[in-house]
Amino acid sequence: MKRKIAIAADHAGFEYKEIVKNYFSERFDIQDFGTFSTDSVDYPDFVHPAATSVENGENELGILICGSGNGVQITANKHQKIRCALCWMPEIASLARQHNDANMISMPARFISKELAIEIVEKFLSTNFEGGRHQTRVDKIAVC
Ligand SMILES: O=C(CO)[C@H](O)[C@H](O)COP(=O)(O)O
Repeated sequence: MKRKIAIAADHAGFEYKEIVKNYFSERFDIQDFGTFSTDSVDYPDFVHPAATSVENGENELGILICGSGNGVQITANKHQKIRCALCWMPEIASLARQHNDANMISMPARFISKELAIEIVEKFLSTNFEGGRHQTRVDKIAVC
């Protein structure tokens, strides 16, 4: 059974979304929440449904892409059960899983190469949460 992954992007991230989706779709069951072209759109329209699918367990993890990575990350982190980490290098993606138990990552398509985006996602999808002292900290993140 393939692990289920959500992916979403705005127009700035569309091309990277397609590349990431195509690269990983043999190994993972990837649900694409859009956008589906380079036409200008508003990223929350695509991020909220993707984040909801991770929150409710429909997807295990999620990948978000916009120009800077910030807008999609800020949006996703409005969801109580989402921990979305902005990743611009593979080591940050590993740490996002190991230390933060991140269940979503965001990437800045306008500032990283396509090859780097693939490497970042590879680390995100293949690294486990370490628990222990990090679990204590993650437990303290929620405010209500
Ligand atoms: O990075 C982003 C949000 O954080 C967006 O991709 C960016 O703001 C889109 O800009 P524009 O409408 O000028 O293409």
